[in-house]
Amino acid sequence: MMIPRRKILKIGTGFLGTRVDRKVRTLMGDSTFKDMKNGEIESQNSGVAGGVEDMYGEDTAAQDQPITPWAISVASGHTLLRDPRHNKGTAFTEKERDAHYLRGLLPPVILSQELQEKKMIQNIRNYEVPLQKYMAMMDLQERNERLFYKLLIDNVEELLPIVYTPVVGEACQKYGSIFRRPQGLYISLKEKGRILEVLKNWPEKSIQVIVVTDGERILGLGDLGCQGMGIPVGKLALYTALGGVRPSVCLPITIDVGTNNQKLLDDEFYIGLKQKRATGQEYAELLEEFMSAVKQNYGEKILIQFEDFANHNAFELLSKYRNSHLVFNDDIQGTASVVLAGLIASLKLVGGTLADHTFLFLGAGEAGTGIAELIALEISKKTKTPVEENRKKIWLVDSKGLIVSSRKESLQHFKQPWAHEHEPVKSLLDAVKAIKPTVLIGTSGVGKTFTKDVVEAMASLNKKPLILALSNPTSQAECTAEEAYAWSEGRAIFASGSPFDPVEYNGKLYVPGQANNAYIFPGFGLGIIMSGTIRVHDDMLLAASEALAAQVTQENYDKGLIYPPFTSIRKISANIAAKVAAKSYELGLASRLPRPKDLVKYAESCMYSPTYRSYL
Ligand SMILES: O=C([O-])CC(=O)C(=O)O
Ligand SMILES: [Mg+2]
Repeated sequence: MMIPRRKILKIGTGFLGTRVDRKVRTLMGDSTFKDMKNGEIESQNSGVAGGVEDMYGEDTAAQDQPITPWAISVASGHTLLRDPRHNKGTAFTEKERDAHYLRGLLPPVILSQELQEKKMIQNIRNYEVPLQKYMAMMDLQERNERLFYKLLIDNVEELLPIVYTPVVGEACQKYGSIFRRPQGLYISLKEKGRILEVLKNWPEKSIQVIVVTDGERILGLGDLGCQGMGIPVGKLALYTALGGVRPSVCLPITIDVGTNNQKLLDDEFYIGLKQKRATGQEYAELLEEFMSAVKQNYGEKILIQFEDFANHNAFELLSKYRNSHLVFNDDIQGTASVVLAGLIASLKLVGGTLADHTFLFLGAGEAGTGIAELIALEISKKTKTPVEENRKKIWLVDSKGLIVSSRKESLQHFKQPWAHEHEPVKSLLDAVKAIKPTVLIGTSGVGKTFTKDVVEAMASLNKKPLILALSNPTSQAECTAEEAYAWSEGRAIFASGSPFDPVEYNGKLYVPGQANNAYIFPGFGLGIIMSGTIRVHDDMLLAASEALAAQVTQENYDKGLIYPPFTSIRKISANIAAKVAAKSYELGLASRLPRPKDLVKYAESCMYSPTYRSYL
């Protein structure tokens, strides 16, 4: 049966806790939904990655399957105003108010989306406490999703630090107190054996990206257990705002296996399981069930982004699932790709090739070893030399000092490739003096570790020392922008994981860059999704790095920047997506055929736009 295009509007059945036949639903007002019993007849739009959005002529390009005309339903009146995906608040027009039973439920005024946006940004600016801004943004996301994304996209440099690092870190620390509504799925040890069932409770059926954490290493803040949920929620908001992936296909998940954070275990408002972390077989079994349930429920092409797992699990999960699932570890691979992009771009400022540089890392975990490996790989590709050779230009310092061959026996496996011949060196300062790096990269998760002595030593060795303080949030940065510029007499090229304001030093303005994986994963994910890629390959990370580096303009270089500003992030993401997809086609890993000719245009055509649609 064909439903006239007028007067249709989809809402997810799960929000109402009811599952009814699509045909029936389409013909009813929403009040009827509530009377129907759970699970009466179930035939949802499984596998269709589009739903009704396509009916409005949007976002169709990335879809694989035809839309059944009756896979839609009617929401109206009060329920429509409570449905964030479709609510427009005071922007509903007179005709829409009549057509959807909204008369009297809204004040008489009709505001444009632009005016609503102006009001919201003023409201946000009126809050002085960053966490209050965060909560206002989360409330908006829960109330009016399109307005949330419009606001975020149009004010990205101002609002990114709120919905993302650094404020999201504080939000996770206080999640128990600020928790209002679940924004993603919680899968705990209590759900063991029932994970597939849990996935089916999520209202959207056509998921394309999952960001999942187990909360053990949230940013540089450590084990925040179940409260890590803020991270998948924030990352997926960026998938949409920065990468144009539709919100309806994004699913944040937190796996709760307990926490070793005693403060949380003692906190009466803690939202997670009150037990120590499960490890070993118990942990592996839960993750295994999760990975297979996800594939069973969403199919082969569901992208799973691991986020903020502790080192041991991060490496293990990636190597265990990289050949059987479409997985990506943002902290290992996304961070590596963004840093490599900055290094490639920096060559314009410092000259030479990557192979001419010597790299020293403080921190030999996911980010440190991930970046190191990608640098070695890039040099190998460029110079056609073995990766093992190029690793020798890269040195890592961990909590016990420089990683050297005499320590090999006692090193975790991911550190072993970096154990080069050298006598033991205990401190970072001594390592700088001994190794004489041109590039110093902080991935330690420990703040204030690039001391004055260390930065001065870098500045005495190099005309333009490259200093990257990558640990998040701001409190964990290895040094501040101001310190890097002041201690190097304004010669450092500096970027950090969390944002720093521009700094005036000796009458000159210095603008620090933000080397954060947010530049990469949204566009990377879009490229994967739009090409129907089935596995992530390291060459795609290299392609993403080169695409990002190519977006740095002369104007940016003139300011000493090695990253383009976030204001042009949607264009940047489309370019990254195109290069990642192109590589995937080249490698035979893309299943969406035929290959679109112009991949940048295609990426742009796939991107979600938060402008309101007409419901008439
Ligand atoms: O979330 C961020 O800002 C970057 C990141 O992945 C991390 O620090 O773990
Ligand atoms: Mg992370």
